[in-house]
Amino acid sequence: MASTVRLGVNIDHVATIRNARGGDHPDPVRAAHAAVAAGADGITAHLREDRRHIRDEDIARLKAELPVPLNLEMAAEEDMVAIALATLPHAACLVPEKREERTTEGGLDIVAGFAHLRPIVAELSRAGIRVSLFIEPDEAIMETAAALLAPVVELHTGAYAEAVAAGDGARIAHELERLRKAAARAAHYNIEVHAGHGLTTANVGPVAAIPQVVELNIGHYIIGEAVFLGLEGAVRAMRAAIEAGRAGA
Ligand SMILES: CC(=O)[C@@H](O)[C@H](O)COP(=O)(O)O
Ligand SMILES: NCC(=O)COP(=O)(O)O
Repeated sequence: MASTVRLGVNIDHVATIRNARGGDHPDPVRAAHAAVAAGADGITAHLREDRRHIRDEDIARLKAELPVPLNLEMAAEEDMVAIALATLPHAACLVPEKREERTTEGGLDIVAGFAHLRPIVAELSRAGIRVSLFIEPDEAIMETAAALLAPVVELHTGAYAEAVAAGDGARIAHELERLRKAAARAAHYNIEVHAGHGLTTANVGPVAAIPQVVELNIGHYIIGEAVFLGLEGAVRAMRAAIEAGRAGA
């Protein structure tokens, strides 16, 4: 039987809806509890520097209340590192951030950013936080990830998701091959492999089938589907799609 893949549910966009009106409804922490009740293995939240969705108090409450691991996505900047060290989430995923972007457009440039990232990875790791690098699925940079002593990489699946949305078979095949090769190279360096961004029940199968991938972090689609299925139904539907993909269905 194929091993299972953990599902981390990203609840950022519950906060996006809350923030559209101010106030405290819908509460992303309540959403996190509902996701866990439906089978989420972990909760992911991205504390953006502009606080456009998740806010500091959400992170504090998630850490205090969650019965599952919290994966804090954050820019590799001093003030974010201070928050991570004060919060001590299970994991911290270092992501690139551009203030003007609509969403995280690409992976962290760990080659150009090596000297900046090295002490941050070390400091978070010393505090017992499992550090993950959100990077492009590029096998050539896994040696750098290993040199940074990062225990985990999360492969950015955005280009793959866009290829699927465009219905471009050649691009889909190319992006899947990049993901497969990057995952295999990461495993060669004993780096745990996660993946995420832009995943849906329709496109998650081939990513879940990559044997080295042990965790998927999925948010926007699940929160959107919750409008139609309820959050618990949306999480269950995603779990079923992941399991079918892993089983080779
Ligand atoms: C890093 C990443 O992929 C997630 O943070 C996700 O994209 C949700 O946050 P945004 O939609 O704000 O990028
Ligand atoms: N790291 C990816 C993530 O947390 C969720 O991305 P998305 O599903 O909201 O695109």
